Amino acid sequence: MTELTGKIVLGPHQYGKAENRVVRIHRDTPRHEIRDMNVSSCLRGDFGAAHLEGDQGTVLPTDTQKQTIYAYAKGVEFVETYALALARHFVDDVEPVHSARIEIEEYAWERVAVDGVGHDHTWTRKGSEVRTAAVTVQGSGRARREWVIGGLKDLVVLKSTGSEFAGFLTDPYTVLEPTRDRVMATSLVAKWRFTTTDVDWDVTYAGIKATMLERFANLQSKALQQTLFEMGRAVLEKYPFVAEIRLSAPNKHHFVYDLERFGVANDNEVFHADDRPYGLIQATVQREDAPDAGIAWDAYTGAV
Ligand SMILES: O=c1[nH]c(=O)c2[nH]c(=O)[nH]c2[nH]1
Repeated sequence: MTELTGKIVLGPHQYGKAENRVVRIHRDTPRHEIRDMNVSSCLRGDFGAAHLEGDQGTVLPTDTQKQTIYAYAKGVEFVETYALALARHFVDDVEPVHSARIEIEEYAWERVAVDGVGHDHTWTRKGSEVRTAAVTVQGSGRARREWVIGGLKDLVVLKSTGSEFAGFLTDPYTVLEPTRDRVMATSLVAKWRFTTTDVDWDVTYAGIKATMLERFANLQSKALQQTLFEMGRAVLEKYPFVAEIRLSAPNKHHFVYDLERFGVANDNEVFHADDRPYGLIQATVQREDAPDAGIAWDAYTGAV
């Protein structure tokens, strides 16, 4: 056995206040607007002494970060601009901070319809998906870098035909039968990296989501792998200011249930929806000339 005798040192570290539940109601007119968010702040910089010596001299308390998150909530318009404002504040105004990452999940609400009209100040939680934003700001002056990653998760989609899986590699353990017509379902996670901070955020979010859903629906899919690439490609084709998109999709298997045992025909009509195990397919679709991602993907909570 090799005995390691090298000096023990502090490796990468970061800290912040995770999962601040912030609800911002815009109530300047009788028709209110709501932004329901889960906000995490993460600071990176000169914090070694806190770990090595217990010296808090450079440590901005996570409680202060929480207070700042709420103080800045008055200015919320879009999650991306809120995250940019917070990250810029921590880097610009808090000396030991070299870079800051803000991660936000946003839960969508839909107006309650009363006599066919959306109510002014009552909503129900909408859909399953969560909008995500992750902003990283680093350095100052000419060395300043800013990255914005938009995204969504838990977008549950299913198509009842238009999906195949055949021609795959087989070995002595293969029992799966090829199919030209199956159910395809997933709970999509997508994250896209912007090349600019000058974006029409809400319109772009809705457009990217719609583009991915259109491809999922209309592509005659040979596999989830192909579907992911085609969804990503469609987004990059439509949005020249998106450098890359990362997609992760659990294959929510729907197995045709054997009804022959009961003398009942089953032509892709009755399925067993299996929740685990699931195939997990992941792909990045990127431009060859994409600008360097730097630390854009260095995550904090792992939720965004
Ligand atoms: O779209 C699919 N991709 C796979 O890699 C795979 N593997 C599997 O068993 N079923 C599927 N479906």
